[in-house]
Amino acid sequence: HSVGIIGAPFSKGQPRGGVEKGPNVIRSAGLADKLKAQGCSVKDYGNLCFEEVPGDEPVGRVKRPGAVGSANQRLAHAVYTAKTEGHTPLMLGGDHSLAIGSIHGHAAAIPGDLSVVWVDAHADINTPLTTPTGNVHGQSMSYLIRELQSKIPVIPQFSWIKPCVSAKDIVYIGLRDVDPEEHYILKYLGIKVFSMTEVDGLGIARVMEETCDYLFSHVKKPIHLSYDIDAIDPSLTPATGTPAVGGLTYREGVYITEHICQTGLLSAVDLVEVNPQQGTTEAQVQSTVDIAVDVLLGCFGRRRAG
Ligand SMILES: N[C@](CCCC[B-](O)(O)O)(CCN1CCC(O)CC1)C(=O)O
Ligand SMILES: [Mn+2]
Ligand SMILES: [Mn+2]
Repeated sequence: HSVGIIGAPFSKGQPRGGVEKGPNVIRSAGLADKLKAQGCSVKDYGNLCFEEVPGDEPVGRVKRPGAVGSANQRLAHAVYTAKTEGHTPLMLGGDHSLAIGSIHGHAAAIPGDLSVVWVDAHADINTPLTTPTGNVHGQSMSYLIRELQSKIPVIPQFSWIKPCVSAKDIVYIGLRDVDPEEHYILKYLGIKVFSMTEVDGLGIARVMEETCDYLFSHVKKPIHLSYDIDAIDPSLTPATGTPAVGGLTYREGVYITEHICQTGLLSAVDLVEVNPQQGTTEAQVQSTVDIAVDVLLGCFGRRRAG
């Protein structure tokens, strides 16, 4: 595995400060050294510098459209570059609005379509018209899905975004805090969802087997894994902005990435929503960061069997 680390210290997709510190706290837990120790080559592209956007008034309900639009345009280019230089892009967030740029840049760098595995307590599929908060980190997927574009009003700062994912190529794992409008959208688009109910009912091994059968039932496509740390139970990863009880265990969280790694189709990874300022103790921050690192090591070949 050749990994291209891209730090995206960005927080304007949501209101809580601190998530912009995610890239550096994950790095300081030894991510690069641990990847090298398991046989990966690593190129760290450093942290992107995101410009301040003065004014930046909401467009309708959508908050900070200027900051979110320009950060993601810059990120898209960085992910495109890392991918075309032969690395598997590993984007460290920052909030989940960054999936817009990460998926966009990834899609632009590969021929044909990609599939998306979205591991999260939340669906992040509100449109600008359904969002209850206006925070773009809860809307990211709505700007990317081809079949949803007739429902997306014009946001000038997002005009560069070309929808690049088909609803049939998406699988959600870990959902347990889905807004009513998001639930309607998921049903309307027929998107495959393994909520925590399915994780409990089927067990994670069966969930991953069915995820792969579903995604590969037609053409095998490269996988974009967008992993929100709040998919894991907040008792284990409390340092995050929108915790929701009843999440994945450490073992389930790592099983997901071990399984995806062994498909050989993992093509880009996001690890987002680690917010060191949301932990009440240093131990809480450390637990969150250490689990984030182990999840990522699973993506790139670490096996618990040694
Ligand atoms: N669906 C939420 C949360 C998005 C979380 C983004 B993340 O990247 O962390 O997945 C709203 C959540 N909901 C709002 C009303 C409250 O009573 C309950 C939480 C939204 O703001 O759209
Ligand atoms: Mn998310
Ligand atoms: Mn989430």
